[in-house]
Amino acid sequence: MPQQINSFPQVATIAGTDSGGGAGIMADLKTFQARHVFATAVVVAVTAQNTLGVQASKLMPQTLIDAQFQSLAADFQIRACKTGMLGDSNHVRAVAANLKKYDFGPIIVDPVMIAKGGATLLNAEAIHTLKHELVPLATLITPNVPEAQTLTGQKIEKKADFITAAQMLQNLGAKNVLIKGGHLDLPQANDYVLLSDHTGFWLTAPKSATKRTHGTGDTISACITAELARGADLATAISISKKYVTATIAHSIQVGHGHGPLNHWAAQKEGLSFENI
Ligand SMILES: Nc1ncnc2c1ncn2[C@@H]1O[C@H](COP(=O)(O)OP(=O)(O)OP(=O)(O)O)[C@@H](O)[C@H]1O
Ligand SMILES: Cc1ncc(CO)c(N)n1
Repeated sequence: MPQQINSFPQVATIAGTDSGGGAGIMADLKTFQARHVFATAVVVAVTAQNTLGVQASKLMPQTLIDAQFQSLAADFQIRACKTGMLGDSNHVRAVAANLKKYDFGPIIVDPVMIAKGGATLLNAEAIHTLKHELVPLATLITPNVPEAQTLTGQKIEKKADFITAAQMLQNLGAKNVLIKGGHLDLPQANDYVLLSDHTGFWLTAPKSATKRTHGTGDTISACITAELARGADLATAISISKKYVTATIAHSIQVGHGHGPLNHWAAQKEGLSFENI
């Protein structure tokens, strides 16, 4: 197939849907759209969900997951991809096998385990599979504090703990690491990045006093995926994405009765729009 047919940046999210539109595949697609990349999706799970919680969920048959990967590989040139909710061990394994089979560019693994409302999105035995079969494929892994603690066994309270946990995640095979600190009760939203060359840096933003933070993790990892597909280097992609997610939280929209969704249009307010496209 001639290269120019597939020249526009194309990305894929491999994750679960959120009927409430705030997290999972829905947050990813809104982020991809806002960052001007062409969005595709492999639906691993469907959730009945809103800002109050997850009411029901079902994992897709594995044959359908394989078929979705095959459909994408047959027609698109995916330049970067991300994973989100994967549900159980068999589904983690199926996704890892497909990511080995097809070249979808850099792989961002968001090791989604628990929704903000407390629902389990990855069962306990799947954590072992994720650690040993998916993490080694990750160009970048983006756990929040509880996920990083579960994967490493390292308690994360102070800055030095982030650095230790990030090194442990690299020892598990992830090339680069972003540990998101949104869950810590601090005046700043501090995240730590450890790159493959062993240099590290902090991302810092003021913490918004809001419970409208449904889908923050999905949004930052989707934005990184988009920026990589657009040609940014990883450190730049991560820094842009931190600014983007901070803006989506700060410029909140009044939707739902619980942990409200983000404002995925917010980049326009922060001068991060794309007039030239
Ligand atoms: N109230 C807030 N104000 C500003 N930034 C925040 C806030 N909450 C989270 N963040 C930032 O949002 C990004 C996502 O972090 P968080 O720790 O919330 O991820 P997560 O738990 O995976 O999110 P989710 O499970 O809702 O998708 C990080 O950059 C974090 O610092
Ligand atoms: C489907 C789905 N994926 C990820 C999350 C975490 O934000 C969620 N709440 N729901």
